Amino acid sequence: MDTHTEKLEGTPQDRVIIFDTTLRDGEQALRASLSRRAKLELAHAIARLNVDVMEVGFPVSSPEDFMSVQEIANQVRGPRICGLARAVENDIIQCANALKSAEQSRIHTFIATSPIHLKHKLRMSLEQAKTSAIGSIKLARQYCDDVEFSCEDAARTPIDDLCFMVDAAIEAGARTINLPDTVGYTTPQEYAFMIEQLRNRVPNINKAILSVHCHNDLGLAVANSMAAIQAGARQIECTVNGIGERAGNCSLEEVAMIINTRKDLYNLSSGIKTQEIVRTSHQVAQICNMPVQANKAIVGDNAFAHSSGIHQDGVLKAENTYEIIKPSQVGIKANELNLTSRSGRHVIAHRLTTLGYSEQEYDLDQFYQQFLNLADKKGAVYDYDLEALMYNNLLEQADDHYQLSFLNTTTTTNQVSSATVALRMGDQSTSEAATGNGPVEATYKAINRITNTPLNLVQYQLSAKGEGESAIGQVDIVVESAGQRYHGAGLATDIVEASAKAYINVLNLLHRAEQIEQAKQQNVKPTQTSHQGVSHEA
Ligand SMILES: CC(=O)SCCNC(=O)CCNC(=O)[C@H](O)C(C)(C)COP(=O)(O)OP(=O)(O)OC[C@H]1O[C@@H](n2cnc3c(N)ncnc32)[C@H](O)[C@@H]1OP(=O)(O)O
Ligand SMILES: CC(C)C(=O)C(=O)O
Repeated sequence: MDTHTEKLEGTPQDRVIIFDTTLRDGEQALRASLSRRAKLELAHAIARLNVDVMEVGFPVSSPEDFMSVQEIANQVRGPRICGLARAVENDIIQCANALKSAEQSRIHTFIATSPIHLKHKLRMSLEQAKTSAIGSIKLARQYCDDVEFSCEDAARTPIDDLCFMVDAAIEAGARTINLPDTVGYTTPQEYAFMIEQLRNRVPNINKAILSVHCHNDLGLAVANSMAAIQAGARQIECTVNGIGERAGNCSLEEVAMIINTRKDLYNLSSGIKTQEIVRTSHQVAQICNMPVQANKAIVGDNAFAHSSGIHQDGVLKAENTYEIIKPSQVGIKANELNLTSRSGRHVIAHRLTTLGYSEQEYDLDQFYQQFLNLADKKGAVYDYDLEALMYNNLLEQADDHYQLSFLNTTTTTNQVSSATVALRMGDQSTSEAATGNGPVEATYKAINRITNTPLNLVQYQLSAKGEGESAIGQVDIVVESAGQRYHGAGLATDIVEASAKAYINVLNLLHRAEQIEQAKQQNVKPTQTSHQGVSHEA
């Protein structure tokens, strides 16, 4: 017996063996099979997770897969390397050959035992399947001490038939007996009962480790696996991100974190380095071209994101109010607090503090209303949106002479655009309409009519802050007046509004310059006004 088998056989009752089959069951379900290079890269990543056993291919299936298993066996150290083989002589010999250079190897052979599979697929009796299984296990044992045998479709096999097969397989030399729910049909209670029955009825059952391999057709793969573990199974076959045939396999990260998080309930452990989970998940998703749904447990983009005000307030006060796992446990730096119109004041104040604003710089209730208006318009609000709101607040201080109170533009293909603008100037409000070659020109003309101060626009630049549809528009303009250049900026979700704000920003700078000039002539100190973020070029 080699040391690893001793280790597995001597595994304390509270240790669950993690058997990863991402590169076999997971890979066989991909729309495009993986290259050797890709499999090797993933094998290294999965080894870093510290799985106990790694099933990396089906060597007889193609020359490339044979070489891939061979390469992984040759190069990847840590986990035991396993290959799959039908209960067919050549499959087992090919598998043994591919695994030759592994430091620790396992041959996994299988045959179906359910009436449906025996009758329709294999076209053999249970007795014939048993004979094949015994022959294959014995042959595999000639090459490798560590042989696993699976009763394919065990969950749909009558319990008497299963006991009959398992007893024979252990007698033939299988060290691990796997009882797959091949079609994801069983339920936790049924599956646990099956394990209990085998443990009670098969005389030599203690000579093997019982293993489970669940598919997710009814979304029960993880629940079934954990129920079987509670009933005494000690190996879970699983895949990273739960990839695998049809709806996938039991997800490795979920069982690892259940074992880790619910020690109080299961009193079990695994060797998984949980901090590697998210990194490995990303690699698998990318290399397998199989993205992970955002709300997937443990590894989905949303798994550590809090989006509603009550939850955000809770986690800001104490993370465990809404988090059962620390992000760092799975390799994520921090949780995320997404800002939407479902967010509340606490998270806004917290985010503004993080961005460097002190509470004295804004009125929270007022800022929150502005935030809600923006959030209702945009859906998602980002840090740069909060900064833009702050920035606009500074630009629109009460002592700004000109303030935009209304803007309406219409644009029709092949026709001039029109704009109606209302500006507040102190206590007065004036509106004007104008047409132009585009909505921005029409807006600027309307503003000129109100202020009677036509500006010489020398530069206009529009840029997007943020990405995609939720980006916010920033307009930067340079205007010349009396030989001086003024820079104005405006930010808004609507780019015409951003353009208007940039223009008004310059008008206010000019107005301010006039005030300063007058004050100088009268030798009076002007009131202080802050124009952060706006440069005034001479
Ligand atoms: C539940 C699972 O996930 S099992 C693993 C499934 N994975 C794969 O199938 C991926 C790799 N498979 C392959 O590359 C190919 O299917 C091969 C090389 C295994 C076989 O290819 P082929 O010889 O062309 O046969 P094909 O795949 O069409 O049919 C499967 C044959 O294997 C037989 N078979 C299926 N399972 C077993 C088994 N465990 N033991 C013995 N024979 C089996 C079937 O009855 C069928 O035999 P038949 O040709 O006498 O009817
Ligand atoms: C070969 C076995 C373990 C299998 O993949 C299944 O039954 O799903």
